[in-house]
Amino acid sequence: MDKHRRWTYSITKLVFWTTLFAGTLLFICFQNSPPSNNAHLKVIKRGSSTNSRSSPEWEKRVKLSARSGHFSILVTGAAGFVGSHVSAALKLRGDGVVGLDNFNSYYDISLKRARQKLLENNGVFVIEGDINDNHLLKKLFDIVKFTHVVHLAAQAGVRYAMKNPGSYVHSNIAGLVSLFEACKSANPQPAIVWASSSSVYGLNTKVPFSEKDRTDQPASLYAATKKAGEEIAHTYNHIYGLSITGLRFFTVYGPWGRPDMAYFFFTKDILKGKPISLFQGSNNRSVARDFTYIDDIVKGCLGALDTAEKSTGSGGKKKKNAQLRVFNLGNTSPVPVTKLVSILEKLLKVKAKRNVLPLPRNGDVMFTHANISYAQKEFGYKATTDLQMGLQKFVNWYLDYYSISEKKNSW
Ligand SMILES: O=C(O)[C@H]1O[C@H](OP(=O)(O)OP(=O)(O)OC[C@H]2O[C@@H](n3ccc(=O)[nH]c3=O)[C@H](O)[C@@H]2O)[C@H](O)[C@@H](O)[C@H]1O
Repeated sequence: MDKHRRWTYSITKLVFWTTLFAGTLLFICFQNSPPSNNAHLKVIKRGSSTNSRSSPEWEKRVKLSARSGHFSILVTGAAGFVGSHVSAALKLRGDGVVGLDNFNSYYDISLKRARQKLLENNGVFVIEGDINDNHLLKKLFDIVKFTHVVHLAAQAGVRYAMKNPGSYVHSNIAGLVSLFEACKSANPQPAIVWASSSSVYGLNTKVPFSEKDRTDQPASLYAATKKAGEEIAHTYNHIYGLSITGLRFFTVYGPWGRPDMAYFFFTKDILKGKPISLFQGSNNRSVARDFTYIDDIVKGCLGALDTAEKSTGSGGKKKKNAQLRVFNLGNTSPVPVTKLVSILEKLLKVKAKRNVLPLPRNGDVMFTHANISYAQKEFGYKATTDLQMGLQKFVNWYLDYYSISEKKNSW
């Protein structure tokens, strides 16, 4: 080989090996990142030294946030409505709490950031991350021996499921499995309390809804994924000895709530003088919900957590049978949506522009009504806030939050 050909050969070899090396690196990176099938939902990533998961400061923050004399709890969906309230209540009573939230764009991210800020002011570190990121979950369980996981991260909303079905599969099924996988491998295994939904009762007509009733006729994909979650919970309990408690929440409302829910956007539209759509069934039948105030839901979550038994497995193997429970958490007093609007009109001192429409076939059910006797028996659960009082508290918060630029740091 002459000098020139030898040189060309060496360059070609160098390019080949560099390309192969870079390709391998890229492949590894993609393998380690969470799946991106969350179509339409943006997950905003922010980088900061305390948020960089490899930094010693990050680990220190996680450990500090989890430190407690009692329980150490991982709360998923901590920047969400129920998650932020539950995290605050646990921290307030002295538990160690680490939050996890992917801050997706399903609704106003600034509201999630505001909840995060409040939690962080109260000593709860909320990590930005996805429940599908199994490397992150493993890392968290390596750093902290969590006694409990309160799993509230989910794709919520009944009607949105027709627009973005993939996001329900991503969060409520794949995400749940990813979380259970991390919990079953953790040492010790934590006890898990997670959010199912009243929507699993679907098209049932017998009221009030009892945990013993059938749940095999969901009316929305959202409901179907929550029902699937309950079956998946059974499997992980059966095979790995995970202690799992599912909570069927009934239309939760209150301060710091979800802007996609009717009571929230009705308030916004009534104040703006915009018409609101009121759904009604055939023969002018009113649609009704067992609206449940957030503080009552928080009490139920804490009651379930305090009565949860330990998981029984270790090293991914079950030692003996573990606890598996499902509870309704509702108000036990359904209210027609028309009545909810009348209460809002009085509180806001503005007449709503009502536009009555037939109940669309998009996943909505006519009514919900919880039988809560099981939760009452097991941990003394009883809702104490009626819709009038709860909406008053919500409206106070709403007016304060959206009209005063200097936001108050209180729950
Ligand atoms: O318990 C649950 O498991 C679920 O509760 C909640 O679902 P829903 O009870 O359907 O609440 P929400 O959308 O506020 O509609 C309330 C009422 O207003 C009616 N409604 C709604 C919209 C509208 O424009 N007009 C109207 O009349 C509508 O027909 C309905 O009767 C959570 O969103 C869901 O994530 C899940 O947690």
